[in-house]
Amino acid sequence: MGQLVDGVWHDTWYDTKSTGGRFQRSTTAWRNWITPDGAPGPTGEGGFAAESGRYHLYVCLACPWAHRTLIYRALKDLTAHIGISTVHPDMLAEGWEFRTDFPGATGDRLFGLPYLRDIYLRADPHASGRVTVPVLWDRERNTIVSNESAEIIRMLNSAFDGLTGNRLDFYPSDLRPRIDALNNRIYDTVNNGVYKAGFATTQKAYDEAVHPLFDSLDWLEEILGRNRYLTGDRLTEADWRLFTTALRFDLVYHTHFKCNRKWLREYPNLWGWTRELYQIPGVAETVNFDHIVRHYHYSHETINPFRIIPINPVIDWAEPHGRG
Ligand SMILES: N[C@@H](CCC(=O)N[C@@H](CS)C(=O)NCC(=O)O)C(=O)O
Repeated sequence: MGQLVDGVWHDTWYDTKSTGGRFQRSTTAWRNWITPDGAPGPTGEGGFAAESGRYHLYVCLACPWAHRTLIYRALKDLTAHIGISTVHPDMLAEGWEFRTDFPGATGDRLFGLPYLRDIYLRADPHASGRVTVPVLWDRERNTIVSNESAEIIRMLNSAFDGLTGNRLDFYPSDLRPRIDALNNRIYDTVNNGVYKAGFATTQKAYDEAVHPLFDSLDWLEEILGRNRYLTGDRLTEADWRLFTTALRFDLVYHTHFKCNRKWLREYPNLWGWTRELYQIPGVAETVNFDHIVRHYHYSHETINPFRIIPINPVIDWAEPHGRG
């Protein structure tokens, strides 16, 4: 794995030396928005109108950030309007690759390019920074609209409603302050918290991440003991953002990332809630456990140098969730 510097690929692992062993996620570079009429969104430039067949998502089926966008594409009836390409689960010296020698890895369906970085270079031959999934690509302007999953799901939540007639709203205006507050803590301590614990290279950095992570899981367990969903009786963006981390917890984060004070299945409310979301029609088709388990254990050589893929518990995701 590595990054682009002025259009040139450099194979470098995360630098934790300069940060006392702490993993720091870099900020996202491409921040435009698709809107119903192409008007500019909250950041970036305008000119990205919602149209059928114009946009394409590059995703990794293992990645929790990319997974959010796949869930929205499914639940907002966008599968016929936005195409997808899936990378190979192994992220090695060349970064994300479009190899197809793993079931479910489609290759680059638009251009047949070998690496995801080539998509970034097509948008900007001098691109610098990490080459991450998801990437939302505009086939008309031949550029990247956005590579920030938090913003891509906001676009998918409403920009195409006129086209699809699907009015499901996971970010309703009356709940926004509550959703934003939940997102802030969940992003820092859970979604990114598992990575901070897993990629830490000092005891201190690990301790700083793992305790807040489990404090947050205790807090979320308590909320889900009172409410069906995180904000109450309506399923919102806050739930979907937590879900993709929760789904991977016992298979990857518990052992591989040393987030092992408890298993997620020891939290009855969180566990039932995770299964309920998994069972919502359309969601299971966005989940590929083979990519999830393979990606983390095979790609992170510093954590798992022999690349042994663990056996893992058998989880019955279809088991009745008992939430109601
Ligand atoms: N802020 C980004 C983060 C995406 C991200 O970090 N994706 C990971 C995969 S799980 C990635 O592509 N990492 C490659 C790298 O860091 O070089 C988002 O949420 O869209």
